[in-house]
Amino acid sequence: MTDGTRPEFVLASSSPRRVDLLRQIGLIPDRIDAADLDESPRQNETPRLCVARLARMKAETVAGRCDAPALILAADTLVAVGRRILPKAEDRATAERCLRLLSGRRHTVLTAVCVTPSASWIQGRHVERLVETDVTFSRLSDAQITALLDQGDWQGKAGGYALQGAAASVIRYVGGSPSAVIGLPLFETAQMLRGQPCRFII
Ligand SMILES: Cc1cn([C@H]2C[C@H](O)[C@@H](COP(=O)(O)OP(=O)(O)OP(=O)(O)O)O2)c(=O)[nH]c1=O
Repeated sequence: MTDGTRPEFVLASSSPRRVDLLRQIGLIPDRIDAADLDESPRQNETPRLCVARLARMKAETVAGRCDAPALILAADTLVAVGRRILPKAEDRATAERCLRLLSGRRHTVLTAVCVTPSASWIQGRHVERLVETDVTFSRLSDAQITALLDQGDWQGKAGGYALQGAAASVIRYVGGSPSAVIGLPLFETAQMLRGQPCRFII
């Protein structure tokens, strides 16, 4: 326990956005331990099943290596057009393919959150939530696509864009949770933490 009463709060993520988002609601993890898994979708896996599985696997992987009483928080964000899951853009060509597909279209951003206790904190509750947000891009010209790619903030982002970055100038509509698009739905995450038997958040 960190202060004699509360278990450690561990963020199972390598994403600096998730740290910033938690800080926004006054939560600073006691420890960060990224799960670092293969995040490829399974054959015929739907976006909902995939994103929920990945968030759960990240949380459970980190919980499995926690000896102390702890609560582990993990999330996964996917961009989907219908049943098609777009990749996380690690190179410019992938980001460009994503942007051409998203141009002028509505798509869904799915973020799954999983909170799970370590084995030595038996009172803790395992909770999962899935948050879906609709996002619509305006129709992108070749020059706009080049400008977005030159900006570089697509790197490591699901679907090859960052709502919190350059893409904000071409996103006409966000229906749902903007924080979920950036990696962690803050309202739902706070609710999940309030449901624990000890206080992590007001
Ligand atoms: C669509 C979109 C995604 N993203 C980010 C959120 C996630 O960090 C990332 C999707 O990849 P994730 O696999 O969800 O997260 P990650 O690899 O960054 O970190 P970890 O798995 O260690 O927790 O895309 C944005 O920051 N802005 C956006 O507009």
